[in-house]
Formats: sequence, C-alpha cells, structure tokens
Amino acid sequence: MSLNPLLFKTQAYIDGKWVNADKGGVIEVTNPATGEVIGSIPNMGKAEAERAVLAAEAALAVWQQKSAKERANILRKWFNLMMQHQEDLAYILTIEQGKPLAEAKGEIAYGASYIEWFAEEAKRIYGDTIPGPSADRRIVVLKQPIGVCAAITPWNFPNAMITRKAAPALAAGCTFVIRPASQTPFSALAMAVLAEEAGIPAGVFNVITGDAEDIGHVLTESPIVRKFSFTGSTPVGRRLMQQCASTIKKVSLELGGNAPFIVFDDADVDAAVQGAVAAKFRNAGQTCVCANRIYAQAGIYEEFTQKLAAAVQKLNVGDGTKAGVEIGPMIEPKAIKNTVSLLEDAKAKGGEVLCGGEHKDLFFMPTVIKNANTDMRVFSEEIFGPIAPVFKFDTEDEVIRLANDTEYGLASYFYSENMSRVIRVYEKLDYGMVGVNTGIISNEAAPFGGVKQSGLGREGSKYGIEDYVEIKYVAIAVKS
Ligand SMILES: NC(=O)C1=CN([C@@H]2O[C@H](COP(=O)(O)OP(=O)(O)OC[C@H]3O[C@@H](n4cnc5c(N)ncnc54)[C@H](OP(=O)(O)O)[C@@H]3O)[C@@H](O)[C@H]2O)C=CC1
Ligand SMILES: O=C(O)[C@H](O)CS(=O)(=O)O
Repeated sequence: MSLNPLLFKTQAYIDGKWVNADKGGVIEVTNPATGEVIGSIPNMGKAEAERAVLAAEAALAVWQQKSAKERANILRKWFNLMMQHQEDLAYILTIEQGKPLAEAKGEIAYGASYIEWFAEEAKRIYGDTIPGPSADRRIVVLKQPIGVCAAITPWNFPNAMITRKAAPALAAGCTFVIRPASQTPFSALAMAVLAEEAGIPAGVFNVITGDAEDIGHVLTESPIVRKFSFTGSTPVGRRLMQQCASTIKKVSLELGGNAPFIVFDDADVDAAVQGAVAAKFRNAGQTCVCANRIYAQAGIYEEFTQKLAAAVQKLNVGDGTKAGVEIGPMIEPKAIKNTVSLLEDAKAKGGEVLCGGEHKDLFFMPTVIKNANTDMRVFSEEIFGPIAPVFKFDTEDEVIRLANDTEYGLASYFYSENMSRVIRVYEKLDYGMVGVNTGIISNEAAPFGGVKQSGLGREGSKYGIEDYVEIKYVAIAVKS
C-alpha cells in the first residue's frame, strides 16, 4: 500500500482553506514502527486558533439554514466517502499511530459509524409541549444547537475520537473546531478532505494543528466557543475543565480508566481468556477501556493464567502495515519508559512474568504477570500498555470492593455463567460501562462514558446528541 495523495494533507483546514502556520513553523510526524518522518503539519498557535473559531461562528448561519434532513444527507455522504476510502484512511492511520492495518480498518468503520448514526439522529431532535399550570398559559420546549463547538483529541484513536464528537455536533446544527494530537494529525486532515467533498460548507468543520497549550487556551477560554469536548488523560482533562470555567462552557470529558476484568469460578474460562486478550491488547493496550487489572477467582486462577499466557505468547508483534501483525508499536519512547517502569515495579513486589517483558525500539512484547498484588503500581495506575497483571481473589464481595477501589470509573468487565451473579455484579460495579462475558463494548449505539474521574457526559447512542443542544423554554400567555 501507499499514501493516497488526495487524502494525505500537510496543511491545516480552516474556513474551507488549506493553510500553513502564520510564522511558517512545522511539526514533524514520525511512523512509530520505523522512526521515519511521514510528513509535517503547521505549528499554529493563538492567532490561527482564533481565526478558526471566528470561521466556525460565521458558518453557523449557513449550516443552520439547512433543514435537519439536508444536514443528515450531507453527513450520510461523509459516511459513504469514509467507507469508500476505508483502506486509504486505514493506511494513513497505521503509519501515524502504529496499530495494525486490520485494527485501523476497524477504527475507520467504527469512526464512520458515528457519522452514520448521527446522520439519522439529526432528524429526530424533538422538543416538547407541556400542559400549562393555568388555562392562559402554554409551555413549549425547544432543543436548539448550542453553537460553536471545539475539541481536543488523543493519538490512540485518531479517527473515531473525532467523529464521536464532530458527528453529533454537526447533526445538531453546530459548527466544529478540532485540534488533533500532534503525533496523529493526518487522519483528521484526511477527514476534512472528505468533509469538503461531502458538501460540508466552509467553516463548519475546521482542523487546526500545532501548539497544544496555546490552541487549548483559545478553545477553552473563547466566549464564542459554547461547548468544549476532550478525550485524553484525566490530569489534562482536569486542567482543560478548569480553563473552561472562565466562560462557564458546556464540557464533556472522556478521560482515563483503570478497568477491572473479573473471571469467576463459574465462568467459561476459554471465553474469558479470549475476552481478556481482546480487552487488554487491543491497540497494544493503549486504550482507555483496556483491561487494567485482571482478577481470577482462586478456583480457576492457575488454569486461567496458564491459558492466558499461552494465548498471549502467540500474538504477532511488528510493523502494523505487515500482514498478520496483531500488536503494533507503542506511540513514543515515553510510553515504553512508563511501561518498563510499571513492569519493574511489579517484579520487585513479587510479580512473576509468565511471558513477554522485553522490548525493542517501540515494540513491547505482550506481557502477563502472575501473583499481582495491591502494592503494585499496576493496581492503581492506568497502564496504557501491553501488560496484563493477574490478581487472585476468593469471594464476590472481595473482588467488587477491589474493583471499585479506584478514582476511575470508565469500563469494567466480568465473566460468569450464573445469571443471579451477573445481575448482582453489574449492579454493584461503580463504572459507566460494564461488559458481561465480553471484552469489547464500544459501538455507536451505546452511551460511551465514565463516572468518577473518568469523565463527564456520554458519546454515541441517543444520549450523545444532548451535549450539543440547549433546551429553550417558551412561556406563552393566551387570551381566552
Ligand atoms: N476516556 C477516553 O475515551 C480516552 C482516554 N484517554 C486517556 O489519555 C491518556 C493517553 O492519551 P494521551 O494522548 O497521552 O493523553 P493526553 O491527555 O496527554 O493528550 C490528549 C490530548 O490533549 C493534548 N494536550 C495535552 N496537554 C494539553 C494542554 N495543556 N492543553 C491543551 N491540550 C493538551 C495533547 O496534545 P499533544 O499530545 O499533541 O501535545 C493531545 O492532543 C490515557 O490516560 C488514556 O486513558 C485516551 C483516549 C481515550
Ligand atoms: O480512546 C479510547 O480508548 C477509546 O475511547 C476506546 S474505544 O471507544 O475505541 O473503545
């Protein structure tokens, strides 16, 4: 495969124009599998970000003058174009982010599914009429687009994290400014090429690249921006939320996780092993919903850990553009350093490495640690890498307490064939999402999001549009 020059853009996209940074600065982007420079993007800052916000404000009228059905049809065209270009978009994603091509193709389809879903939701943003408290009063409730929306997204899902925000925003009649992660900007720019081709008017969808802090201050502190959405780490999300407070902006946050993955004695152990591999090693463990702490009940602990290690050892690690590769590189040296540090800490505190543990360049071998315990950093920190610590537990009450003992509350998973236990456990897990007998829970029809310090709001599903509309109450006096 090779880069499609029509989709591979090295300029930002503001107000329907492809532009460089005012001062001409650029940021180089490298392929994490090879270290080669793929290309560069404009290193923009405050002035360009302000222009992007003004362009989005100016485009509100033209976008809102279209009917919901017209907006829906344009979004549908955007979805169709993404799927027509799935292979080319996946290749761009793999060389900038590292995930294997099969996973990248999956992300393109997953990201596009949010556009498909909200193209349909665009036509179903309903208001209410409410019986008035007296004969001379009428109550009308409208749901109207909130206005200019802005977002900052991470490197681990360079397509889907953007469409999960842009699709409901545009469906609701809002306009949008996105600042993608510096490591993975090309997927966002390719999205803009197809947005333009789909008929999304200039200024409605803008992609700005460059200095995170300078651009971030504009997107969080400009009074023109009415809604800010962030996906990334909890510390950065907390800081951006504080910045949004200056203008009382509507904020949605998809932040870090520390997902428990619980296997009870009455589980289908082979299914649980497959689920654990999927939940732990997707994107080389670099997702916020990855299984972070694996708990196996005493009765099946030996069987489960041995079968898990046997399955993990078979995973094919390498350059994601090569056929058959299942685990790509980590995103950058900092990620490798953090993963090594977590592993060394676990080993020093009694962990036994059943497989993996080594790394070369940005490739970290998928690792299973037996005899994990709560003194280890992997118990309380988000690993965000291909390490699977397996903890032993005895009782249901004990594992629920351990699972909930974290400031995070994004995803959780457990395996049991006992229906009463299934209901008891999913009711007691303090998380925004629970996977029962499955390790993969993300799709466009479901409300994705967390509780506690994993975030605010939900993305996808019928709930996802609510963050992009404002409710207006109209009180009407009626003469008899
Ligand atoms: N809940 C969820 O859905 C997700 C959560 N995450 C979490 O994010 C972490 C890993 O992703 P990672 O990208 O390292 O997270 P970061 O929070 O470091 O970065 C996320 C984005 O924020 C930008 N950013 C960083 N600092 C600032 C700032 N001060 N002002 C404005 N923008 C800023 C980054 O820019 P740049 O890197 O270009 O400097 C990047 O685009 C993990 O904790 C993971 O769990 C990640 C993805 C999804
Ligand atoms: O960034 C992430 O980790 C994603 O939100 C996970 S998922 O939605 O692709 O499962």
